[in-house]
Amino acid sequence: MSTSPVKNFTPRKRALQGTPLTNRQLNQLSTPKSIRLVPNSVGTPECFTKVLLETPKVTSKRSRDQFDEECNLRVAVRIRPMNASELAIVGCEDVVRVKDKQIIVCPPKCSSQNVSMDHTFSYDHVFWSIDEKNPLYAKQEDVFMTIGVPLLNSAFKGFNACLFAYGQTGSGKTYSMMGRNVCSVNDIDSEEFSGITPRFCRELFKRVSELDDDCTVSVDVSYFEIYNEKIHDLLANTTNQSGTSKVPLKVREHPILGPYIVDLTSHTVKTYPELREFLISGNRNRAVASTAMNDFSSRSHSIFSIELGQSRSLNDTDNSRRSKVSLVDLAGSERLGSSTNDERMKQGVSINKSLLTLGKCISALAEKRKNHFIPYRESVLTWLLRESLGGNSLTSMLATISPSSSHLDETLSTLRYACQARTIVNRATINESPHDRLIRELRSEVERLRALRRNFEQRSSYSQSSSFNDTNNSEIDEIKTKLSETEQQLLEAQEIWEQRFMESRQNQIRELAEAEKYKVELESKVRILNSVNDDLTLSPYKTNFLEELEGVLTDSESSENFLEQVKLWCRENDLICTYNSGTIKIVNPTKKKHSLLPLEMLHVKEFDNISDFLNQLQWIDNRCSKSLTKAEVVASMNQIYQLLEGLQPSEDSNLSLLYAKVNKMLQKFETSIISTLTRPKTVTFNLD
Ligand SMILES: Nc1ncnc2c1ncn2[C@@H]1O[C@H](COP(=O)(O)OP(=O)(O)OP(=O)(O)O)[C@@H](O)[C@H]1O
Repeated sequence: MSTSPVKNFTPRKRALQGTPLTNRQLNQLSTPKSIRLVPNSVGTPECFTKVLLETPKVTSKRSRDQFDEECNLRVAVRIRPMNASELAIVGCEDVVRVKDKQIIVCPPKCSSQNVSMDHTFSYDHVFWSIDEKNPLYAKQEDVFMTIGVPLLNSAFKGFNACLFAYGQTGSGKTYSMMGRNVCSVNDIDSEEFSGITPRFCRELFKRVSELDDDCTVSVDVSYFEIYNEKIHDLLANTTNQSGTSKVPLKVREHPILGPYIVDLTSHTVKTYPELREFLISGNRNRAVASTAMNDFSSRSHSIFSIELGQSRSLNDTDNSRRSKVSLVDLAGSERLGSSTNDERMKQGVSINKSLLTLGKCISALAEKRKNHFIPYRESVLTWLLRESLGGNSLTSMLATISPSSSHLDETLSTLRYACQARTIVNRATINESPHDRLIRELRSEVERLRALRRNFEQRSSYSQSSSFNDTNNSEIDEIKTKLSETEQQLLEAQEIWEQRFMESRQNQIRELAEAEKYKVELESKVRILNSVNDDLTLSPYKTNFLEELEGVLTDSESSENFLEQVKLWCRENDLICTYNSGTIKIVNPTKKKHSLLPLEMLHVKEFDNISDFLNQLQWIDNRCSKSLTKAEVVASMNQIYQLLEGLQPSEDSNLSLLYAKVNKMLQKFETSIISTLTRPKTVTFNLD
């Protein structure tokens, strides 16, 4: 927003004797040094006591080299329109003024507060979104262009980036980050309502489509929430009874990569519509409970992460980059006093705990004392946001406020928080492989030495022998030697790089061939499975689920006769019989027992008939058993198959990573087939 909407505000009568604010007055009012209390005041509310923190000094951005940036957290504030319930409060008024990048909070006319001073705060950007008919109104698009696009630019350069929305409950965080009605495809893509996150993702894919053909890009997304200090994967396919994924995940610390969430699903997406599906399904899963101020309040902190990988062809090592973008919608702060039940009270405490720790971290970072302890680990939120706060990330904060006098305390507290955050300095580094960096550095050293040599040679040709003495000659010799050494190092580094590139290419080709084989195998197995009518029994302890499945499906011909008799006997006795790898297994589901019969050890003739023989069987207790229908197995297998379907051979240089992920997903999928089935039907997994 280039100009200020200040002229549209109601003039303040009490503080300025009925005259509208002029520029001079506004300037004079900024950063007050003292607070004038109304006589006979009974204590000053906390939110008014630390106004001196307003507009702290911000160090300017420094670039140590082209690949390293030191910069402050960029902070923007957005003011939403008054809502119906605020307008319905008698005496409620708009107390927020905007002047360029400044926000002035004025005490209300009929104030019960004990302060009569304006409070001025400066930020990197201020978005005035109170009256959409006013030309100065900041639209969703304006907010995205101002704070979303720079983060996208950083991500494409290879920097980690983070944007988090902070503010009182109902102040417009979700509206700004995701948009209105976050579960509707129409709204999420609408020009008017779409928030920063969907716009960011649309623009990301637009830019990807405009990249050169030799640039390979990968986009992986994950989405999780922190609810009552527990992490839930919003995109996991494991569901509880209410249909939402509620399995809490753990955070671990990687020695190099820092904190990470164990088993958080990550999804590779190739198009925006694919990504949008994940976004919407994650939004649906987000815990929502209404607060006193907001009927659709998000009670959790949500973090949507995008990992962008870019790499180019063989000879271009300067452009292999990986960046992580975190778009964070924090839960709103809610005063505990207004909570109406225990569960909500508990939520409030843990939300406030995370926000409190976030505040502590911001304060500690703002102090910038060397070796000063930053309590990142006191909450899950700050632990996970560690890199975004004072670490390797270009970070922005969007503070959202209500203009209403009824939320004056919360608004001042948010603004103060945001001001403090502005002083945090992050040091962001382009994420590239050490080898890429070495080659880049050697190249620039070679360039430098060549320029130096050229310079010397030019000087020597002008000045001839008289002034260009022996010292100069020895200097140029030294440069030449250094140059040839560096050129040699560069050559070697490039050779190693090329060799690795070829190796990884070959690995990819091999993996592709394996994936193809796997795909064909799966195809045939699904076909077999579809044509088999018998019951199946599988052991979850077998490492290769598919091999075992095949074993079960292809009963040995030689033992057919005997096997048929056993099966018949089992059917008559309500037992389940399966044959696998030379062993017949008979399960008694009612008594939860089973018996194993190695085929080669059978001496049926010693008994009069097979029933006598079978009645002598040793029965062992099943520790536990879970079953599923054949249809369920087929559906599951089809899902695995579909996963692999997307893996057609391509020139994608990130393919090995992709395969690793798909394999992991397959393993998890196999495990989940075994562990999450509850309805006992015809296929039994015996957990003995
Ligand atoms: N800039 C805006 N313009 C129009 N309406 C807005 C704006 N910001 C917020 N709103 C409306 O205000 C209400 C509350 O907004 P939102 O849900 O985004 O708040 P929140 O800060 O995310 O709350 P919580 O922390 O409780 O989840 C919604 O009905 C939303 O549509």
